Amino acid sequence: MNRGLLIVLSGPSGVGKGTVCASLRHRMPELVYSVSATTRSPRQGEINGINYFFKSQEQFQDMIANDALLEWAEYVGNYYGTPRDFVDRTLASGKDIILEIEVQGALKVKQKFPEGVFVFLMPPSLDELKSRITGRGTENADVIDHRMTVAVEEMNLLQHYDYAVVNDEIDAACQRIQSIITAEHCRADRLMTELPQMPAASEKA
Ligand SMILES: Nc1ncnc2c1ncn2[C@@H]1O[C@H](COP(=O)(O)OP(=O)(O)OP(=O)(O)O)[C@@H](O)[C@H]1O
Ligand SMILES: Nc1nc2c(ncn2[C@@H]2O[C@H](COP(=O)(O)O)[C@@H](O)[C@H]2O)c(=O)[nH]1
Repeated sequence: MNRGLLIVLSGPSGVGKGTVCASLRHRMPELVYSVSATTRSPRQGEINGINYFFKSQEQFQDMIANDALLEWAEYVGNYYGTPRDFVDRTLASGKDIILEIEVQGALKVKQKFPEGVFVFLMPPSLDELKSRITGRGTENADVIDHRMTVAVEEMNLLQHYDYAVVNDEIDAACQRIQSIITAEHCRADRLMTELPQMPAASEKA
């Protein structure tokens, strides 16, 4: 059985990763979502185990010490990390998994899974980004300013990604990411069928 694809969706806070990911999962119900661990407090309506695994500082440090995280990062005063086992088991079962994570973490995943598909979601403009994160109404002004500063630094790391997708319209952005996933599957399938037909080194001469 082929392993599943590991898809990493990154981009600045407020660009719409969560919104696009939710819509993508409706379109592609077979796509598995990696629920992250975080020390951030839950926002109104967020459910433990669905949106995040909400952890104390001590619990999070234990996860790090036990090597239970594929990657982790400190982001604007809180810790975030991807539980390793779930990703490994999902990929081994042949299913695709999507990680919705910030840039430092994405680059760590890339070191471990260079064959992953790395997608950077871009805002149409910085003004629009600020208006989205402000309009969401979940962060205070100081945190928004901090996230905007980090956003500019994150966008400078775009060159490490395989694809950049502008989130102008939710449906259009989803369609682009779906096309990327389909194309990556075709590429992986082609590699699998071509590899056994390659002559062994001893047969070449
Ligand atoms: N294409 C879009 N056009 C207009 N508004 C959008 C679009 N995509 C998302 N939004 C809105 O922008 C806000 C931020 O979206 P969302 O929470 O999905 O961002 P995020 O990248 O997941 O943020 P964070 O990284 O902070 O979790 C939400 O209010 C959402 O409804
Ligand atoms: N490196 C990781 N980043 C993660 C993970 N889960 C979420 N995130 C990113 O953190 C910021 C802030 O999220 P918020 O929910 O507080 O707005 C955002 O960019 C998320 O994508 C993770 O496991 N690792």
